[in-house]
Amino acid sequence: MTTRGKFISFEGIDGAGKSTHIGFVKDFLESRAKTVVSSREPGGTPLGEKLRDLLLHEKMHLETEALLMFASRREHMAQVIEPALNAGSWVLSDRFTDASFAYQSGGRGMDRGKMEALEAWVHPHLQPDLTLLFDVPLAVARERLDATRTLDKFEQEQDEFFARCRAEYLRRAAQFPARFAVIDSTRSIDETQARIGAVLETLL
Ligand SMILES: Nc1ncnc2c1ncn2[C@@H]1O[C@H](COP(=O)(O)OP(=O)(O)OP(=O)(O)O)[C@@H](O)[C@H]1O
Ligand SMILES: Cc1cn([C@H]2C[C@H](O)[C@@H](COP(=O)(O)O)O2)c(=O)[nH]c1=O
Repeated sequence: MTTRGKFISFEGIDGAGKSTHIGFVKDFLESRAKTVVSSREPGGTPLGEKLRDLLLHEKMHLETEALLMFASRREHMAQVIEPALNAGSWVLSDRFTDASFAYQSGGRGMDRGKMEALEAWVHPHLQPDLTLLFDVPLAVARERLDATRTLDKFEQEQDEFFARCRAEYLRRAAQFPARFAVIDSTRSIDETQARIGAVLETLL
């Protein structure tokens, strides 16, 4: 019988540095003979990538935004996450439902009870085995973003928005301490990856 794989999500405010470390985690796990599937939300499937384009560039009601995030997630679970886990692969997802809590509930102010209802409806049984939360002060994230690229709809939000997102991420981490590892992402890339490696060892 195939042993089910493990599911790791990567979270943090825009510019925190999470995408930088996904390749490191993939290499780390492959060096331990794991099969790894890397994906992202919103997106990760052909339909999800179309939704991502809308979500990152069109203004919409905050509940429409939350529902489309979960629509993308439902498709991602059906097409990518569940089949990969069942086949014994490890799944690395650049964001999952904690991002909806952080951005739509924390950042935009959507009722948290409605968000919890969506989570319970769309994935009553699935949660990441590990969530790596890359935590940085807003100024550091902003500086990293400004140095790199054209900003999308979320990245153009004000500092107060990201302060609320960050606070909601930290609240979720405190609520689910067994699942979350909060990584100080102000450290150098090498130092950060040493810390990630130590966390991954506990999951192997
Ligand atoms: N620890 C670090 N020290 C210095 N620079 C870093 C560090 N981590 C990431 N960076 C740089 O910060 C920039 C943003 O990183 P990255 O794209 O990984 O952030 P992100 O959290 O995935 O952002 P987004 O969510 O918007 O995609 C990149 O140029 C990356 O090289
Ligand atoms: C899953 C998810 C994502 N978001 C936001 C967060 C980011 O600003 C973008 C995705 O961009 P990234 O560069 O790939 O991180 O989408 C959100 O608001 N709600 C969610 O559930």
